[in-house]
Order: sequence, then C-alpha cells, then structure tokens
Amino acid sequence: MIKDCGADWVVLGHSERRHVFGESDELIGQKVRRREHLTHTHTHTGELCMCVFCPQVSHALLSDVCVVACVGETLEQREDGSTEEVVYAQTQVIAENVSDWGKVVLAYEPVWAIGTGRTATPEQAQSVHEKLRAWLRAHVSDDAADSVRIIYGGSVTAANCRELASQSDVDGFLVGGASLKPEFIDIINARA
Ligand SMILES: O=C[C@H](O)COP(=O)(O)O
Repeated sequence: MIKDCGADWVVLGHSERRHVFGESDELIGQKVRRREHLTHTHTHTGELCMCVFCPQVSHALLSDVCVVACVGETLEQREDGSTEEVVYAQTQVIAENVSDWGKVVLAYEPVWAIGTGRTATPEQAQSVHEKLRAWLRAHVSDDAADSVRIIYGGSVTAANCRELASQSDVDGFLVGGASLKPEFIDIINARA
C-alpha cells in the first residue's frame, strides 16, 4: 500500500505512535525490518497471509521503503537523567532490525520538544546526536556511525535552525509545524 501510494520513505517510532498508539520498541523494530518478499506464509494456517494485524505483514509492507526511525525521551525521563538510557534502548531495537543502514535515517526527537515551541538547545541536540553516533560506532560499525544521518526534530523554526544546523552531529531536521509555513524554505537552507 505504501509503495502503491508512491512513497519511498516512512517515519517509524514517532512519539505519537509510541505514546498515543502505545507502540513498543519491539513493534517499531519489527516494522523497521526490511523483508525481501511482499508476502509470507502464515505460520498457523500454512496459507498466504494478508491479515493487517499480522506483524509479518507490517514488515512486508515496508519492503523497499526507506526508514526515518525516531527516538527520544520524555520530559520526565530527561529530568530524571535517563535520556541516554532511553535513546540507546530505542536505538538498540531499531539496530537489531536494520540490514542496510544506507536506507535508514535516525531522528532524535525529544518528546518534550515536539509541537511545544520548546526546542532543544543546540548543545542538548549535539550532545545526544554525538552519543548516538558513538553508540552506532560501538554497537554497529564505523561505517554506519560515519554515514548514517542523524537528524533533529522538535519545534524547529527559521529562528533556531541555523544554530542547530551548525552542530557537527546534526545532519538535518524532521520538521512538523514549520513545514507548513513559508519559513520552511529558510530551514531547508539552514546550512546554505
Ligand atoms: O512530526 C514532526 C516532528 O515530530 C516535529 O514536529 P514539530 O516541528 O511541529 O515540533
């Protein structure tokens, strides 16, 4: 269905899916996994399964679709000092399901910054991005750490995009509200 709509990319693990729809790290990981075939044999019936509730179909629907995989802590988690623990755990499950990092972008989106007007400071964003890159180096590969784009999302605007974009480990943005406004062009050109 996603491919039929002409989409090449899908966002997975967005905070609204995690916190409103209750999607677990494990389910998000399953969705990230890329499958070689669009169909599979149902383990219970031995027949081809097209049931939308079967997790394997979720994998299959994402075949050949690139993934923006979101991680990020809640305000409570940031305030209790567990930001790293949370984003590492989320990234771990994503990484377990990635076979081609060339088709994945990692998005750091602190939940407290999404749609709130409270943007992470450039230092806060850089700190988490740097740690995520180090995590990729330690747990995936040097190649993944060096090549995967780690983008920031959460109340990015024309007013704050340039300073955020100047951070060495901020490779781009996942923009919500501001993407609907003329200022979006300034965000696109944040490094121009
Ligand atoms: O889906 C979009 C991102 O979560 C960021 O949204 P925002 O730029 O409105 O905070």
